[in-house]
Formats: sequence, C-alpha cells, structure tokens
Amino acid sequence: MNQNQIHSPSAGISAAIKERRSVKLFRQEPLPKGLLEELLNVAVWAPNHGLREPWRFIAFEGEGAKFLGEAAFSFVKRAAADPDFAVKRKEYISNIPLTLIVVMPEDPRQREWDEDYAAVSALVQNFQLAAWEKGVGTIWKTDPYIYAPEFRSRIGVKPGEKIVAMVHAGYPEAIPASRPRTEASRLLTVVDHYPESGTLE
Ligand SMILES: Cc1cc2nc3c(=O)[nH]c(=O)nc-3n(C[C@H](O)[C@H](O)[C@H](O)COP(=O)(O)O)c2cc1C
Repeated sequence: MNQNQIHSPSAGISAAIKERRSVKLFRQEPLPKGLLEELLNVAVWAPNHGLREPWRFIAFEGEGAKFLGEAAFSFVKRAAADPDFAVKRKEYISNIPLTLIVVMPEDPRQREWDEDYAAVSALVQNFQLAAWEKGVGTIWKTDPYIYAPEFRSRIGVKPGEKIVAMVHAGYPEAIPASRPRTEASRLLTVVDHYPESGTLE
C-alpha cells in the first residue's frame, strides 16, 4: 500500500462500536497470558496531542485482585450505609479476572489537562473495543473510592496523578441488552449557509 494512502476502516469497526456492551458479570477464567499487553498496545494508538502519551497502567489479577478488593473494602465499609454492600463489593472485585487502573499525570495547564483527559478517554475506549474484538467484556468504572486519598495511595497512585478509569475485564458471564441511543440527527446542526444576522441561533 502507498504510504500516503489512507487505510479505509474495515466494516468491523462500526459493528464493534455499536455491539460492545458494558459487562458486569464475568466468568472466573483468567485471560490468556500476554493478552493484556496486546490490548494495551492497540489502545495506545489513541490520538494524543504532542504525543505526550499521558498515561500509565496498573493491572490487578489473581491475588492482586484480592488486594484491590481489600483496598476498596476499607473505603466502602466506611462510606456505605449498608455493611453487606461493602462485603459484596470486596468479593465482586476480588473475583474479577482483570482490573486495569488507567492513570494520567495531571498537567497544571488547563488546555493540556483537557487534551490529556480526552486522549486517555480515547485510549480507554480503544481498550474496550480491542477487548470486545477478542471476546473479552469490560466495564469502565468510576466508583467513589478511586477519588479517596487512602485508596489511591494504597494502590500506588501518586499526588498529581488522576485515575481516569477503573476497567474491569474478563470473559462475559452475561451480556446486557443494549439501550437505544438518541438519533444523531436530533442533535445535529448543519451550517450550509451564511447566517443573515451573522450569528447562529
Ligand atoms: C467515564 C465513564 C464512567 C463510567 N462509570 C461507571 C460506573 O461507575 N458504574 C457503572 O456501572 N458504569 C459506568 N460506566 C459505564 C456506563 O454506565 C455504560 O457505558 C452505559 O451504561 C452504556 O452502556 P454500554 O457501555 O453497554 O453501551 C461508565 C462509563 C464512562 C464512559
């Protein structure tokens, strides 16, 4: 292929985007060795301004998942009204085959922060789609404890770093039904004329 030719996206991309679902229930089966790195090496092709690559990753598997469940439990048991909820949450997290924490350095400049957050979000979506393509389900979580200083420091997230996503992953036990999206035409303004007043309504 000529280097300047734009590679046309395969029909598979649209299908993957539409068919991916957030999965909450996973089979116990661990993911194959090397798959995490393979998925991340796809995900890092996300657009990112200045090629700052504003991300790093912490992955929890096996006994690591038990540690993560315990770290979450310490926070949830204090915050949740129902003590059973904290125990259930600990068990849930401890049994997930893979949890990926996606961390971004917080640039003090607003524009760079916004760009970096957008880039990391694109990376997370890439990761979810690449996983889906391999039959692996994921869900992007922003549970309250990812903001708790104690939880953050326990899992090695430094001051000046933001946890953008906690992604649970594994082979799906169940795939939820999709919920419809608003037809884009209802949200779209096309400007194909010069507005008489000089301003768009
Ligand atoms: C930034 C972000 C944070 C999310 N946090 C949570 C969460 O904390 N808990 C949860 O159940 N789902 C969370 N989700 C997943 C959404 O609930 C899910 O994408 C939405 O319900 C649409 O379902 P779908 O992904 O199957 O299309 C999050 C998604 C995004 C993009």
